[in-house]
Amino acid sequence: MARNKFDIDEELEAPFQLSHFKRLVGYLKPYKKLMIMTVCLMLLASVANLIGPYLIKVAIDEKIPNGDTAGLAMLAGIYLVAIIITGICLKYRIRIMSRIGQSVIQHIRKDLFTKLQKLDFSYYDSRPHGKILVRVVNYVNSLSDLLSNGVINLITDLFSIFVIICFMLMIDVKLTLMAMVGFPILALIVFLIKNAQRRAWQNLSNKQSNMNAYIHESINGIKVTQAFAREHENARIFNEVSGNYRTSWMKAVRIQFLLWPSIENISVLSVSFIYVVGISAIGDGVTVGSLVAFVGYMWMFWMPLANIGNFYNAIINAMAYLERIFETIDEKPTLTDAPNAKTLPVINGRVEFDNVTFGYEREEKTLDQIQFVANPGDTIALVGATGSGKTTIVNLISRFYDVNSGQVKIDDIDIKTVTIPSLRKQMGIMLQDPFIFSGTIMDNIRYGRLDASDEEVIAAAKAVQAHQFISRMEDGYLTEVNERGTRLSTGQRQLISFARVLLADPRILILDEATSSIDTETELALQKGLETLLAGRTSFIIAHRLSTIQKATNIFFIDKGKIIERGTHDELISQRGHYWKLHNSHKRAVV
Ligand SMILES: Nc1ncnc2c1ncn2[C@@H]1O[C@H](COP(=O)(O)OP(=O)(O)OP(=O)(O)O)[C@@H](O)[C@H]1O
Repeated sequence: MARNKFDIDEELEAPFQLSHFKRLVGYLKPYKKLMIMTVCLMLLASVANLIGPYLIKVAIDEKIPNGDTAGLAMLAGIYLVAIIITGICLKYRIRIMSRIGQSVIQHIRKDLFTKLQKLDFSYYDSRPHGKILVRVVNYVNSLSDLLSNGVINLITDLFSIFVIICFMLMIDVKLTLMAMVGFPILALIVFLIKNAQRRAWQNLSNKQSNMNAYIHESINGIKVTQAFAREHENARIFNEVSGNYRTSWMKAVRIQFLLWPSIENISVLSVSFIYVVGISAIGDGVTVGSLVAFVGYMWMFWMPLANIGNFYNAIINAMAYLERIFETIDEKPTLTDAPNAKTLPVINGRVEFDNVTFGYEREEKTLDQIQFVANPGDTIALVGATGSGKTTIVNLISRFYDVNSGQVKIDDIDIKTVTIPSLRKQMGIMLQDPFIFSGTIMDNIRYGRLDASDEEVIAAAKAVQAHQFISRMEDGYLTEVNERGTRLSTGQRQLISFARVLLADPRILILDEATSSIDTETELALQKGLETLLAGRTSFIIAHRLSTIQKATNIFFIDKGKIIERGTHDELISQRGHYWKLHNSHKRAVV
């Protein structure tokens, strides 16, 4: 599994993928009618806007020489109406397109978030979470402009160019052909900078992602940073990471701004050229009015072309982000239901590991030929040195990872043959640092079973001895806690998660006990709460408390991914082996 961190750029796909753009346009499909309406508005606006120079030509060549003031006033009136129409059309276009753009962004975000909820642990293990966050927030945001304006502008700009050329042809065919000399030069410039531009934007998206990953990591680790007074060092690293972002931004923008001056210069040169040619041809079929109108159209001709150039920039920019967004949406979870997976029926809770071998990296053996059976209602305590493989065993029971070889069976059914939700719904999993979500304590307990009534929530809290401390809080069960439950003690967070699991009423319970020392009162409450929780369930406890271990049906002593001792507390004590040593050291620590 390739791992990424904040100072490592993610790999990029090499070629420019038109399919990504088509897929983005696919998101616009539900808004086809609104888009057509906007295009019509824009077409109307561009015709109204383009009529101006033609009216000037008529005024200079016909109305002014003839002293036709009524005619001039009429032309001015038409011009005014054209300007008003343009204004109204633009107003509605902005409104409609912003709505469409934001709806599409919401849709893409939903797709991303839905996928992220399904991806398995190995996906999250292999990259910094900040790099995932940046895709959902920043990358999707950066599509906003392209979606709200880009596509519609492209259509209307192409239309404007077409209408402008028609007007120019109506005025003078020869001048029109001459006016186009700058066009191939522009096409050549666009072609030459295309690749450099794409690479620059991809590089920028990487640096943005790295910066986000570092910020995310730093906020998560802020307590450790401050405890070790590492603020200066972190600021130095951040400076470096954000400096890289700035450098790549400057490079991307430098390349992007090659296009604008090129368009400006080519347009100025073309207009000068037409002035020279046009003035020498006055009287020879070219009138002053038609030359003024023609040059007016020439300025207008380069404007939509510059817009198309900008649109092209925006697409190249968005491509770098689309690559990442679609890559995430298309990410295949490594853990999926088998094609013919069945729903796991209501279980009794027999758990069997049949010769299970597993490694986080395929070639490693984190667990080596693990073999055991836990009968319904058994409490299995897992003990052993840190890193020996205890958490890994319990992760396999819930199928957070797939075994390399062997089978994990529940009630004699291989868990690979059943659907993942039907398996996990029958398990209660409590981590060492139980996660508390932002919201009330009531919400947090109800996370175990969303349809539980308030009374059921309170009953669960009472059963695990959590009621006392909750009722002492300012708003009782309605007290708001923040994300991660930072205003609660470790013991209180454990009690809340006991209640959460009890409410879910799983047949199999997986529990990573907290090691932190807690006061005797909370310890007693936890002990009682735990007893209520364990009653009648098959439980796997990564145990640190002597009291929990002693009451277990079976204790597995894990060492380097193998079960090297197993038995009840008394049996293992009498063996005078590893467990006996561990028990003695625990006792000494407690005394
Ligand atoms: N997500 C992971 N990716 C790669 N290796 C991992 C991952 N999680 C754990 N490991 C490795 O697998 C081995 C077993 O880890 P495990 O978490 O099961 O140990 P443990 O016995 O539960 O330790 P502790 O008591 O410290 O929690 C360790 O060497 C650890 O470094």
